[in-house]
Amino acid sequence: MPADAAAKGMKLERYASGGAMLLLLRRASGGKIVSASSHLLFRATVLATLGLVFLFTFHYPSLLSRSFSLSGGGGDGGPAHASHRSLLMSSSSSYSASAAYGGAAWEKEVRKSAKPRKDGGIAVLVTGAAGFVGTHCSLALRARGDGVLGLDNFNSYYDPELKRARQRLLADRGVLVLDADINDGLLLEKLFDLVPFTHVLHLAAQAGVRYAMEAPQTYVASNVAGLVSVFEVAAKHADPQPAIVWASSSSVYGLNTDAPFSEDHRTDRPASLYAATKKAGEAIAHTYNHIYGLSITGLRFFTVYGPWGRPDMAYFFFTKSIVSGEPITLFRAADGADARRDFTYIDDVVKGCLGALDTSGKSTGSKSGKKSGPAPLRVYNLGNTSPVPVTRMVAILEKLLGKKANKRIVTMPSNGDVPFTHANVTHAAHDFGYRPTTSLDAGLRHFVTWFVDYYKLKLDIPKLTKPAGADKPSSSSSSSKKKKATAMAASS
Ligand SMILES: O=C(O)[C@H]1O[C@H](OP(=O)(O)OP(=O)(O)OC[C@H]2O[C@@H](n3ccc(=O)[nH]c3=O)[C@H](O)[C@@H]2O)[C@H](O)[C@@H](O)[C@H]1O
Repeated sequence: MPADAAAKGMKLERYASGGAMLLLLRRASGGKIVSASSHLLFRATVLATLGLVFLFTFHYPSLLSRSFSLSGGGGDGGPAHASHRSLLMSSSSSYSASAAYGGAAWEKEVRKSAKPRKDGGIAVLVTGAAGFVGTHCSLALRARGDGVLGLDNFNSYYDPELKRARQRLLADRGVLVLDADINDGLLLEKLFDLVPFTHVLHLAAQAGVRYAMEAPQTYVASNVAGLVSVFEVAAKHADPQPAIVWASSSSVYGLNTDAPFSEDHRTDRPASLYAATKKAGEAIAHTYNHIYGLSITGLRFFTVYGPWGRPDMAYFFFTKSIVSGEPITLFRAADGADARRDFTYIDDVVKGCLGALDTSGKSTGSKSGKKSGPAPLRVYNLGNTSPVPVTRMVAILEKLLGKKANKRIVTMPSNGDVPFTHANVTHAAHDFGYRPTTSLDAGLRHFVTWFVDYYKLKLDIPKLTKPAGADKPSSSSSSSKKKKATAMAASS
């Protein structure tokens, strides 16, 4: 038997839930049983054991896999300094992690979650589905009738319990999120064997600009190796190949000073390792598009915030600190100006993600390695187009929380941060009608309302009198033409 056929055979056996059973039976029959009664006892024990294994495998696949996800730690204030080694290990221990999956019941759950509920719906594999943007996008896709299957490794970069709460929210809406790492190529292959995903929304990544100085290898493991793992399976195993939309970052603009940042500006001077891994991702995307005909769209997100957000981001941990009376540190650029960010509300970003999926175009390659022609390769800014000083963001939080922040102002440390970001979204507006509509005031009010509810605080937040989206005229290009109805409010 050729080596690859043998390997395939092994793979299949690993996923066949009955494989372990047969092995045990073979071993059992080889044993030397002396008396009839001990023979009977032995058989009964084997059968009982098999029964338990069978039940456990079919009913608790996620429990089995959990032992491979990162555990503990966290706190919810920011990076839990998760061992980067454990993240890297999850890539090398893919055999074990994949082996935890399988069985008819598990496969049925996977197919059910990924099945579109409407004619013409798409089937999307969402990586990082228990993350902030992943959760909102999965909810929005499901709400409009698309099929969604989620993956997340539930690492402890920030409070894993928040990720579990998001997973429960998704489960309530019929979206299954598997405990799995994107570096587990065998599991990805298995999923593509089960479901002909039309799209991959690849959001799993190691986020955070400043944390890259503390745990550089986690960025390489998730943002480079993990990205390659997803592209490999999509290019060489999936049949048909899906279209891929993935999360790049505004940080690729690095030391660029031309503003607003346009996709045509240079991105060869990243200021942090985080930015460098995202820039590397864009180069890798070019390669997979060029060689294998994968349709790939990179989205450069600009400081996305909102309900169910990331506790490692400033708006989130500033809110916690203001509530608890802890001091906050504000960075000021070397020239004395306040740091400014193009804070972008989650519902606007979700609309951009869905718009990108809907206009992604088809991949042109096949498993055989041949492509029938060029496939789309795109990159878009998804920002708000109006940078706001971080001091203003804090003032809004103070007003909403009815409490003054204990501020300490320092010169921005040399840790990968950049003094300002500002998106030009003309291309996204033109190609899929992207039009951010949520002001920072309104978006932070949504966030604080959620925060108070989630952490069960006794604070009275002023209610919104008008729906989000009606409070800020879009400042995006007037040349934007709305295409199909991609607008979808994420439930939060
Ligand atoms: O758009 C992106 O590509 C990135 O956006 C986000 O990075 P940033 O824009 O840096 O957000 P965030 O940390 O919330 O700091 C916000 C502001 O607060 C200032 N800041 C921060 C911390 C602090 O203690 N003090 C302070 O003034 C700080 O100087 C900054 O001006 C994502 O985290 C990142 O994953 C990536 O997606």
